[in-house]
Amino acid sequence: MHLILPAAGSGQRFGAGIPKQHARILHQSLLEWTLAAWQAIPISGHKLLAIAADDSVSRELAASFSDVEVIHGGRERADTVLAALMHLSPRAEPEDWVMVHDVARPCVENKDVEQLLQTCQQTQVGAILARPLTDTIKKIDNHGRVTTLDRSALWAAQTPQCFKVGDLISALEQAKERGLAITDEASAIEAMGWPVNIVTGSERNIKVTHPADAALVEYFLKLDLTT
Ligand SMILES: Nc1ccn([C@@H]2O[C@H](COP(=O)(O)OP(=O)(O)OP(=O)(O)O)[C@@H](O)[C@H]2O)c(=O)n1
Ligand SMILES: C[C@](O)(CO)[C@H](O)COP(=O)(O)O
Repeated sequence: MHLILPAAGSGQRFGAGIPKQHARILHQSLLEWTLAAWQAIPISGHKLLAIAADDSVSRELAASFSDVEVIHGGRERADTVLAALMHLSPRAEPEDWVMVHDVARPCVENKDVEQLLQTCQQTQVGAILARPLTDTIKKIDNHGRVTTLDRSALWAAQTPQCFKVGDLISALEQAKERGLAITDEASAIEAMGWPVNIVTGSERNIKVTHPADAALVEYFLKLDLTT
């Protein structure tokens, strides 16, 4: 199993004036937390960190993780993941599993990664971590009319997302050709008409998107340090 860590975003919604992967959480950056979390998770294949071309801070930081290969990401997240896959493919088999995990999710847990990989290997179908929605979900139509959706079938996608290298390359290339808006790997796979399995992820595996998320992540990470 290979690992791709996309870290080439600019963190517009976080709005700190610096790429959010450099945001400080307790004593280290968000990127350091996520790299450290994956040091504790066994990966049999290659580990790729995709950073922005001008991000010398991430490049220097990754140098202390000897098993992590640094490459350049793209404009959108999907471009970043495809660039990483292109870098990986000469050294991987199309049937190999690859996990893609947002650097913005530092609280990833080994037990969830194991469960995800096991599901993929047993079913030979790609899978993602996700959480069932807990709020009542409203939809606003073009006329401003509000209706309530049946949330029992709705899930919030997390990462890691795990697919076969060959399938993910084909799906992301097709999505690009068709101009589809792809915000996660599973949506590219779904657009091909291929199945995706869902494994329930931890409520701690949140993505740092807005400043309040960083406070919550800090709380979870502190809990881990004290237990
Ligand atoms: N061109 C991009 C865009 C995003 N990402 C990465 O994808 C993950 C999830 O994306 P998101 O939270 O949307 O990050 P940003 O794009 O940085 O945030 P924003 O959309 O608020 O600008 C992050 O680890 C981010 O660095 C990436 O590698 N390449
Ligand atoms: C991949 C992802 O983290 C799943 O929730 C997400 O899609 C990243 O992009 P977004 O723009 O924050 O939805």
